[in-house]
Amino acid sequence: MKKTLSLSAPEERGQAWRVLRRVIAENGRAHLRGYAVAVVCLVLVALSTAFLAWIMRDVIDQIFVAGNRAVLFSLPVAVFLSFLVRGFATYGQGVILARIGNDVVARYQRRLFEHLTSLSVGYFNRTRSAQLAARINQNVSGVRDTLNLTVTSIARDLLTLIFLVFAMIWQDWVLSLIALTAGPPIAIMIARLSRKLRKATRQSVDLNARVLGAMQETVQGIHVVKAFTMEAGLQDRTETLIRAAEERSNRIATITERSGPVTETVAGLAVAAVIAWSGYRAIVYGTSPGAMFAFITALLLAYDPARRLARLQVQLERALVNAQMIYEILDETPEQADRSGTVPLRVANGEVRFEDVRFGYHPGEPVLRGLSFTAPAGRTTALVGASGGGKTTVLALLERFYDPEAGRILIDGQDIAGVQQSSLRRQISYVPQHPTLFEGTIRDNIRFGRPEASDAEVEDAARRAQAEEFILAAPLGYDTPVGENGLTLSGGQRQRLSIARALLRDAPILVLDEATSALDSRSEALVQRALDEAMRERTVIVVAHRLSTVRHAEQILVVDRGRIAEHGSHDELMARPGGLYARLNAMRPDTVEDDEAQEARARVS
Ligand SMILES: Nc1ncnc2c1ncn2[C@@H]1O[C@H](COP(=O)(O)OP(=O)(O)OP(=O)(O)O)[C@@H](O)[C@H]1O
Repeated sequence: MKKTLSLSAPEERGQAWRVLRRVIAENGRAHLRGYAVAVVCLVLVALSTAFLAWIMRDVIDQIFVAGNRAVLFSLPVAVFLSFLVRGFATYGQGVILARIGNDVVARYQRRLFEHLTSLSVGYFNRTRSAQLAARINQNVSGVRDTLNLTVTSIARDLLTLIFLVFAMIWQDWVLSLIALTAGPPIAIMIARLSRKLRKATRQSVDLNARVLGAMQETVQGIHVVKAFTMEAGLQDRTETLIRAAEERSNRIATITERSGPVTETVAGLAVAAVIAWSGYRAIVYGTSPGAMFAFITALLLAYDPARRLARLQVQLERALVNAQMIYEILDETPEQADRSGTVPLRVANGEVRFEDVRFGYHPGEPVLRGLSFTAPAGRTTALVGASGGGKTTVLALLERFYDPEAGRILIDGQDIAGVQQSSLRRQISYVPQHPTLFEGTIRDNIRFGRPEASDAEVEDAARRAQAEEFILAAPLGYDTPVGENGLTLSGGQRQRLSIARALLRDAPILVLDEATSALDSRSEALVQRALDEAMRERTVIVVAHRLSTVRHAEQILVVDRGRIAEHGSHDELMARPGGLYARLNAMRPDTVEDDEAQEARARVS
C-alpha cells in the first residue's frame, strides 16, 4: 500500500490507465453484446437530447416569430417523440448496465474465492481474515462501477456533449469558442481533485475494512469479550476507527463535491459571456432570436453531460482505486504453487522422513534448525517437547502449508516439494488442534473428508469416531445444521466430528495435533477411543499432549528448539536419568498412574 501512495503523479496516472485497460480487457468481451445494446440506447439518449436543442430554433422562429400554423402540430409531436425515445432508451441502458454490473460482481467474487483458496497459508497469517472479507466486499463494487462508468461516460455523456458541441458550432462558431473556454480550467481542476481522491479512497477502504473486521472479530470472540469484560475497551478502540473512517468519508465527499462549485462558476461565466455577446449582436445587428435560443438551449443541455463527465472522472478515479486493490489480491501468487513437471505422490507404505529441515516463519527467526527424523510406515511417532519448540510446525511442513528453507521432506522416498500438492494432501488425514466446522449439517461436515463418500460410509466413520450417540440425539440427527463455528457442539463433540472426517478420508498417513484443552474424563476417554481407531494401521505423526498417546507411540521424538533432542520409546527415554523426556514427564501434572486410572474410568464408562 505504501508503495502505491509514494508513486509520482504520472506513474499513478499510468497505473490507473493500466487498471482500467485490464478491467475492460478481462470483462469487456464477455458482455460485448450487452454493451453494444446499451451503447445503442445511450446514443439514442444523446441524439434525442441534441435533437431537442436543434429543434428549438424552428420552435422559436417558425411558431413564435413566423406564426406558422402548419408546424404547430408537427413540431410538438417531434418534441414529444424525442422525449419518448429518450425515456425508453434511458430505461434500456439502465437495466442492461445493471445486469452486466451484477454479473461482473459475481465473476470477481468467484475469481476471488477460487484465488483465495489457492493462496498459501502464509498469506492468511499475514492478513486479518475479517478485514480481508470487508475489503473485498467494498472493492468488488468498484470494479463494476469502473466498467459501467466508463461505458456510460463515453457512450452517453461524451457523445451527447460531442453532438451538442456540433449543434452549437453549426449555429454559431464564435459563440461556441466563447463557451468552450470553460473546458480547460475545469479539466485542470478535475485532475488535481483526482489525485487527492486516490489517496483518500485507499485510506477509506482500509479504515472501513478495519471497522468491519473489528466488529466481526468481536462477534466471533463474544465469549472471550464478555468473560474478560472487554466491551468498553473494544468500544473505545473501535470508536477511534469509526471516527477515522467517518473523517475519511467526509474528506472524499468534500473532494468529490468540490468539483461542483468550480464547474458551476466557470460554466456560469461562459454562459454569461455567451448571453452578453449574443444579446449584444441581437440588439445591434438584429440576429434571429431562434438561432440564439437554439444555441443557448444546446449550451444549457451540454452543461449537464459536461458536469456529469467532470463528476464521472472523479467517481471513476475512486472505482479504479477499488479495482486496483482487488488486483493486488488477485495478483498475489501462491507461494506453494505446483512447479511444472510435478507428478502425483504415490504412497506404498507411508514412511515419512525429514532430512535436515530448516525453516522459520520470518527471516532471521529460525524455528526448525536442522531437524531430521524418520517416521516408520504404519507406526505412531509422537512429537513431544516444551511449548514453542516447533512441533506444530513439523506438521504444517508435512502438509506443505509452508516450504522448508533447506532440507527435504520425503514420503516413501519422494520429495514432497516435487509432487502435486493435491495428491500429497489426499494421502494425509489431518486432525487439527482446533477443529473447524463449516456452515452445513453434521453429515456435510464429516463428508468434507471424502466428498464422494456414501451416507453409510459417513455414518460408519461417525460410529468409529464415537460420535454417533450425540449425533443421533441431535434434533435432525445427521442432518442437524451446526451453528457458526459449531457453537452448538461441545469441545469433545467437535473433536470427534473432526476425527470422523479424518477417518472417512482413510488416508495412509494421519497427522494429528492433539488438543491441549482439557476435556472431562468421559469425553476425554471417548476422544481417545476415537483416536485409537483413527491411528490403527497408519503412519501417524502426532503432536502428543495426552500421556496415553505418548506411551502407546512406537517412537517418541523430543523436539527442543527446532531439533530432535532425544528419541526412543517411552520406557527407553524414561530410563535416561536427567534426560529431557524424563524431566518433561516429571513436570507433567498427570502422572502415569493418573493416566492408567483415567483409562480404567474410560473402560467403566
Ligand atoms: N503462523 C506463524 N507465524 C509466525 N510464527 C509462528 C507461527 N506459528 C508458530 N510460530 C512460531 O514458531 C515457533 C514454533 O511454534 P509451534 O507452534 O510449531 O510450536 P509447538 O512446539 O507446536 O508449541 P505448542 O506445544 O505450544 O503448540 C513459536 O516460536 C511460534 O511463535
